Amino acid sequence: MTRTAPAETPLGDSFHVFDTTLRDGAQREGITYSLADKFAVARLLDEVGVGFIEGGWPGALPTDTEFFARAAAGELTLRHAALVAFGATRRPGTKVTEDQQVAALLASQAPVVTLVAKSDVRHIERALRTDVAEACAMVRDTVSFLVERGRRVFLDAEHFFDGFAHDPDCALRVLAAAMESGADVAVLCDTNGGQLPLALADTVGEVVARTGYRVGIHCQDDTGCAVANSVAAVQAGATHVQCTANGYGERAGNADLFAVVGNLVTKLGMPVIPTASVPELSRVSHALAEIANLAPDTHQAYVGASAFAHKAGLHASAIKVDPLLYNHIDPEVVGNDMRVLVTEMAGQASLELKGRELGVDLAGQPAVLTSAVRRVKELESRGWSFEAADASLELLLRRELEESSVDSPPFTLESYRVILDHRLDGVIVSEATVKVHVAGTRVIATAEGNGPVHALDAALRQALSPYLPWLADVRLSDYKVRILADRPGTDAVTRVLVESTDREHEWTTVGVHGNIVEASWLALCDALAHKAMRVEAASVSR
Ligand SMILES: CC(=O)SCCNC(=O)CCNC(=O)[C@H](O)C(C)(C)COP(=O)(O)OP(=O)(O)OC[C@H]1O[C@@H](n2cnc3c(N)ncnc32)[C@H](O)[C@@H]1OP(=O)(O)O
Ligand SMILES: CC(=O)C(=O)O
Repeated sequence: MTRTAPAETPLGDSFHVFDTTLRDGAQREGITYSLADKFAVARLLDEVGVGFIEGGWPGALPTDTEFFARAAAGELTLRHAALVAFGATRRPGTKVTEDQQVAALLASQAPVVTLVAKSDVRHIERALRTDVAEACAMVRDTVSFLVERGRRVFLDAEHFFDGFAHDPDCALRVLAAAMESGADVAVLCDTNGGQLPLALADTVGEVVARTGYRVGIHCQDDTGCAVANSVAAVQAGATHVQCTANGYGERAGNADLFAVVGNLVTKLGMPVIPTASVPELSRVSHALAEIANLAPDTHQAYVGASAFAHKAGLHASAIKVDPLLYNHIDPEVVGNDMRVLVTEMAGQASLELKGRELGVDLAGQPAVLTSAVRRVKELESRGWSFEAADASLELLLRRELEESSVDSPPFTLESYRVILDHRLDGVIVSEATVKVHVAGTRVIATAEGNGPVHALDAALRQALSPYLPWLADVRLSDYKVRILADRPGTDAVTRVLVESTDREHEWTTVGVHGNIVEASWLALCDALAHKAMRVEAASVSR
C-alpha cells in the first residue's frame, strides 16, 4: 500500500490540501471524466503538490473502481499526494462486514479513505430513516473496520453546520463516534453551501475548542463564499482544507483549489504546497479546464487570463510607476501575467504601457500619446475595439509615430467589387474583383469564394502573391462578426475581428463599417499591413 500522508510538502502532515476534483468536481453538471482523464487530472494535481487526491467512489461508479484498480496495479505514481477513496459508512441495520460498498473501499487498496456520514439529526431521521444512536454506530463500525485494516480514515460530516445549529449534541456525537474509533480528521462540511464566513468560522473555532479534534473544512459555493469560508475556517483552526480545481463541483461548485491555495500561500504565508509548485498554478488550472472540456474562466482569481488585466486609464497611470500599486500580488508568483488593455477607458499611461508590451516606444512622446488616446477613444466610440486586436492597435500607434514601416503600405487599393450570384440551382457563388497597385504595377484579379469575404481574400491573394512572396505563409485562422445595433444616436455597424497566422505567429486585427464586406476588408488590410511591417523589421535587423 502507498503512503498515507503527503510527501515533500513544507508543512508535511500538519496541514492538508485535500483535492476532490475527481469526486466532488465530477459531480458538476457537464463534467464526465474518462479513465484516461482521471489519470491525467491526478498527475497534474500531484504536480502542484496537493497532499491528498480523492480519486472517486470505488464500488459506486465502475470508472472509479477501475481507476483505483489500475492505480494499485502501478499505473499511477504520485510524488507528493496520497490517494484517497471516498465512500459511505455501512447502511443502517446491516453488518459492516457484509456491506458491499465498504468492501469495495477496502478492495480499492487506497491507503486513505474518506467516509461520508450524516451529522444533522433531520437527515439521520428523514433520509437515513434511523436514529442518532444507529447513525453513530454506523460511523463507529465503519471507521474501526477500516482502521483495523491499516487505512487512514477522514470523516466527512455531511450537513455539519446546519446540523450543529439545529442540534449541536447530535452533530458532535457523530464526530466523536468517528474520532474515538480512530479517524484522523473530522471534516466539517457545508453541504448545502449556505454558510457565510463569520458564522462558519465561529462554529469551526467552537468545535476545535470543545473537542480538541483535528478539524477539516469542505465548503460548497452556493452563497459564492466557498473560498472565503474555507480560508476563514483555516484561520479559525482547521488544518485540512478540501477543494476542487477551478471550483468544479455539485450545483454552484466547490471551493476553488487555486484561490484557496493562492490565499493561504500569499496572504497567510502558509507554504501549503511546495514552493516550486506555486508558479505552476495558472498552467495547471488551464490544463485541468481543458481535460474537463470547459473553457478556462478568464476572470478566475489568481489564475484567470484577466486576473491581472487592467482596462482603466487611472490604473495604468499608477502601474507605470509601480505595478504593485494596482495588483494584489506579483502575477508571476502564481505563473500569471499582467496585461494592459486599451479601450475607450485608456489614458496616456495605458497606451505607453501597451506600447511597451508591443515593442513600440512611446516614452517621452506626450504629443503622440495625446493624439493616439484621442484617436483610440474616437474609434472605440464608433464601434472599434482594440482590446482583442493588438495588431491593429500596434499599427495605429506606429502610424501616429509616422514610422516608415507603416507609412508605405505593401499595396494600395484602387477599387474592389463583390458580386453575389444566387443561381437557379440554389447554389450561391461570390465573385470578387480587386484593382490594386503593388510594386509600381497596376494589377487586376478576379476570384470566386464561398462567401463575399472569402472571394475578396482570394482575389487579393491572386493579385499580390507574385509580388509579396511572404503571403504564401499567411492565412486567415478565425473570423468573428458582431453587429453593433444598440448604440444610441448612431446607425448599426458591423465589427469584424480577423485572426491571422503565418505558422509562427498569430495576430488579430479589427475593422468596423456599416457594410460587413467593407468592415472585413479593413480588418484584412490591417492583417496584411501588420505582416508586411514584421517582414520589413526582420529585413532591417538582418
Ligand atoms: C454530499 C455528497 O456529495 S456525498 C457524495 C454523493 N455522491 C454520489 O451520490 C455519487 C455516487 N452515488 C451512487 O452511485 C449511488 O447513489 C450509490 C451507489 C452510492 C447508492 O445507490 P443506491 O443503492 O441505488 O441508493 P440511492 O442512491 O437511491 O440512495 C442512497 C442510499 O444511501 C443511503 N445513504 C445516504 N447517505 C448515507 C451515509 N452517509 N451512510 C450510509 N448510507 C447512506 C440513503 O439513505 C439511501 O438508502 P436507501 O437506498 O435505503 O434509501
Ligand atoms: C462530502 C460532501 O461532498 C459534502 O458534504 O458536500
